[in-house]
Amino acid sequence: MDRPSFLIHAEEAESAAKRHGVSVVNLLPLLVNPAKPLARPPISKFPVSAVGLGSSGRIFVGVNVEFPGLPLHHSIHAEQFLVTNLTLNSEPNLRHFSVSAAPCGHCRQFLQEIRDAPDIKILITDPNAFRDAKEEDGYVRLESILPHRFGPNDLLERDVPLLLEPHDNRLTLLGVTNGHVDSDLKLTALSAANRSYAPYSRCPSGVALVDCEGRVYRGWYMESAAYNPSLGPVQAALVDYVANGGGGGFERIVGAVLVEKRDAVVRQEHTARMLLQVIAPKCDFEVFHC
Ligand SMILES: O=c1ccn([C@H]2C[C@H](O)[C@@H](CO)O2)c(=O)[nH]1
Ligand SMILES: [Zn+2]
Repeated sequence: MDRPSFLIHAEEAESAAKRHGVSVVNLLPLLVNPAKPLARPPISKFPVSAVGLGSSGRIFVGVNVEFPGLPLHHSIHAEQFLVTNLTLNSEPNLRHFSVSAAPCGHCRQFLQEIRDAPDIKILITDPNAFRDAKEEDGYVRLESILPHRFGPNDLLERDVPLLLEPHDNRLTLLGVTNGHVDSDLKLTALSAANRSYAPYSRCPSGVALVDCEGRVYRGWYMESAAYNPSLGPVQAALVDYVANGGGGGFERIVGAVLVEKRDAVVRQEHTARMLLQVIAPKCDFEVFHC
């Protein structure tokens, strides 16, 4: 099996499954090892890959990303990368994924933000994982590895859109636009902020990045009911960069814009500036409020 791309279209997924004589669900574990080289784990040297099937029939890849020079909690786990990849591509749901190692507690918690999370089915390719809990097809339900969940239902009304569900935060920029060259980047960051999932703090935010070739990437803040597993907007935009940036290093990022609410109780500005300063020292960073 060749190294997959971060997004495989439905027809391509169907034909690859046919070629291997398996269903698309059973193709996912076959892609896990070939996807591992896409990981960026310079600290642990422990690549993790997660391959998920969206309800549209598309396949998405997630890998772990580590940042030398920063505290470990800024790392992106493969499962979080996968969920970010789904949301960046407007994929409405995730029902199956396969992953190279057992998902940590933090990832099991983060996955709770997806509608009907307890029914998500997971296949761990590591032969030592969950030998007892496996169902016939090799998959286990998320509920079986995270019983008695704490999740969105504990804090939100039932009609609030969850992480992968469409919503618009209806934010507009404060102050006048000055027609500056970076206004495209600013508008990209604003539209990212409008897709941010921040139902707990109500402090959405979005980031747009530009690389030295002028290519633009974007991502938005995603919260967890348990707060700490939340993923910041810079990390989310870095997922877009890793997935679509052609494999270059983070030092190729030369510009970044953050859009967030003024006087927000949860602010990204200081963390975002610090993170970018370490991974992309030449990056010009601007903040705009909405
Ligand atoms: O659920 C998990 C557990 C660990 N890792 C990554 C994080 C870090 O980069 C490396 C070692 O913990 O493995 C994941 O991607 N997912
Ligand atoms: Zn994890």
